[in-house]
Amino acid sequence: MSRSEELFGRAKQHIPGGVNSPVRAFNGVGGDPVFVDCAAGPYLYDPEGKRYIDYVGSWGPMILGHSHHEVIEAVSSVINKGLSFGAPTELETEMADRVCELVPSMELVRMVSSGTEATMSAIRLARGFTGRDKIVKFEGCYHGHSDSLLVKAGSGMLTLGEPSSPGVPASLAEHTLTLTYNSSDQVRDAFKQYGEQIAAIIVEPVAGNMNCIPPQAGFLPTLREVCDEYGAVLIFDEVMTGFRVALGGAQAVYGIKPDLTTLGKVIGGGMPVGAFGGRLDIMQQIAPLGPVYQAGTLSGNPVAMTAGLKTLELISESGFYDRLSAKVEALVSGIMAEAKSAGIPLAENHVGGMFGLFFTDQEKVDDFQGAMACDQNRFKAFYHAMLDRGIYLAPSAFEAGFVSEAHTDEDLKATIEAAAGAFQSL
Ligand SMILES: Cc1ncc(COP(=O)(O)O)c(CN[C@@H](CN)CCC(=O)O)c1O
Repeated sequence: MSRSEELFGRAKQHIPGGVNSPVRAFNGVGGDPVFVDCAAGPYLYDPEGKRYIDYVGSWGPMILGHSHHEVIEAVSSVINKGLSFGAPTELETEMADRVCELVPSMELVRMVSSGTEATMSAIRLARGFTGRDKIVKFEGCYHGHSDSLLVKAGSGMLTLGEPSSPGVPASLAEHTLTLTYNSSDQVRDAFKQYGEQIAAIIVEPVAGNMNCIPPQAGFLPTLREVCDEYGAVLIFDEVMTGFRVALGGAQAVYGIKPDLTTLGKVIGGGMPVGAFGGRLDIMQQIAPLGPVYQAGTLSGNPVAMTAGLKTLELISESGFYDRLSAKVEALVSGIMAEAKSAGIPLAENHVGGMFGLFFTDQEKVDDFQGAMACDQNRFKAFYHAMLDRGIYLAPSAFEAGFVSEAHTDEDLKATIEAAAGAFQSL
């Protein structure tokens, strides 16, 4: 029995499923999860010291690579000043100033401690600002686990939502409309039917929770148009894409200005940080300025702000995203070439520092249905063949992959070679 297997057995005694977040349990790929002892640069090390090249990066935050020395030094320099005060600090002002500078659509920003808190707060704010109850989301997009967002499409087209988890009241779920990502027609139809009742659209401007699926031309502009026409709030959930696909996020890549933006992951540099912000008139409704309540004991935590601020400083250096995108392009094109020579049907999508591989003979995958039609068994076999070769991918066919600044050309080459071997084993 490996040390990870032993640790997993122990973990299951007092932690549900042995993990503190479900995807980590490896149910999507089978087998036991790799426990991590430590990480540095692009590498994870398991308790027995086996090294893996990491393409999960803690699900996005570790864009600089693990244990970046300048981030560690910055955190070390403040940690002796105290861990948490529950009182305002200058660090929070510095973070707010920096975020509003990097994401100009955010005129005011509130710190929270997770992406879930960010999206939950943004939805409440949009409802409070408009006085409306309905929201629109898209199948395959994930916005954290708050009740209004754990809702799947109703049985018929444009019917109101049904809970996607026990514990979510049907009376709440029915206010959520779940549409097809990249279907501008469906969005227009929904607004024709419910427009005056819709408080907000929330969307991943590049979907990263049904693998990696970019917006098709016209989709994001349609969301902007209908929100303007019907007075709904357009929320870009950039928890994953923020500072991942570009310094200004997906809104900078696609040139669409949302009314609210949610952030997480990279903004904390590995520490628990989320944020929501946007238009002044909307954000002024947030307590204590306005009547929409929102709060958090550890919001703006000084140690987390320090890790986030140093991360934002380093990713702002010139050429950072050119280098990151070039690494992704080299990785994906190399893997695609090996799949082709092995006769394995494979498709890919990539935007900035994130990518997705699809075991399918479809030319391109651009919606949830396409992602669901992929060969999950082949993905699982590929996953374990890569893991055996020391490559750590996201343990689910429906997650995006992430490259960091720390991944070297040698790491990418080794990954491509591992993929060549894995394809032969399929
Ligand atoms: C677009 C988007 N919005 C919100 C969230 C929720 O963020 P958290 O509450 O997990 O910090 C996420 C969280 N992403 C998942 C991975 N796809 C986190 C991994 C996990 O659940 O353990 C997200 O991708």
